[in-house]
Amino acid sequence: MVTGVVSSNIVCKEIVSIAPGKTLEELISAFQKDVKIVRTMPNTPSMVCEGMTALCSNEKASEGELEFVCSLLKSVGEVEVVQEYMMDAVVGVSGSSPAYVYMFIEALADGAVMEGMPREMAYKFAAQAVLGSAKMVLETGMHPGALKDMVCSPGGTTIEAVSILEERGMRSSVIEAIRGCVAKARKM
Ligand SMILES: NC(=O)C1=CN([C@@H]2O[C@H](COP(=O)(O)OP(=O)(O)OC[C@H]3O[C@@H](n4cnc5c(N)ncnc54)[C@H](O)[C@@H]3O)[C@@H](O)[C@H]2O)C=CC1
Ligand SMILES: O=C(O)[C@@H]1CCC=N1
Repeated sequence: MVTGVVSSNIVCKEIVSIAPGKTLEELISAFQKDVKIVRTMPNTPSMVCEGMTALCSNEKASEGELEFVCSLLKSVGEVEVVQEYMMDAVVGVSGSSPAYVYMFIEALADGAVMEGMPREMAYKFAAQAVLGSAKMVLETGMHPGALKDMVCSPGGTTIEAVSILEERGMRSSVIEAIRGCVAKARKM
């Protein structure tokens, strides 16, 4: 419906889509016009200029036009041009993932609140730990597993927590959640 309304009103330059799961081919046929399409998948951290956006385009869009869209998106975060087949995985790993990360931050804070920390303080400690950990991955280039190992002192507190998270299937829950997310995008 939206594409129909847009299609009948545009003198076409480029169309930038943020729709998950909608392929370039589907978008072209929905517009029923010879359109230049840039398919993107942004995320909400763009609101604080820490976004992660992937994009791909049809061959109608020139390199200069793709570059223009990239430059717009770069004003609110990181941008990668990817092959179209990767766009569904992008929904799982960065488009939707802020929601899972907020759940993790909420859970970290709940744990601290249970141990007596005031809630606002707990959100700050949890969010800064997540921010700092993400920065370590991006800035050191080290494997996340090696960074995890650096925190786990022998016989210490961290390995105790890691062991419980492994027992409760934290990593496999996240992997399965992403697979569900991607499967949903493909059905849209
Ligand atoms: N929220 C997110 O983090 C991301 C969202 N997207 C995509 O962006 C799109 C919007 O998502 P949200 O902002 O989260 O949803 P939303 O529900 O907050 O906003 C959708 C807006 O579209 C309007 N709308 C619905 N049907 C319409 C129609 N027929 N004609 C004109 N306007 C109409 C609604 O009134 C609403 O204002 C979705 O396709 C979503 O998959 C993509 C990447 C990230
Ligand atoms: O939930 C959704 O469908 C959208 C796509 C990526 C993030 N939010």
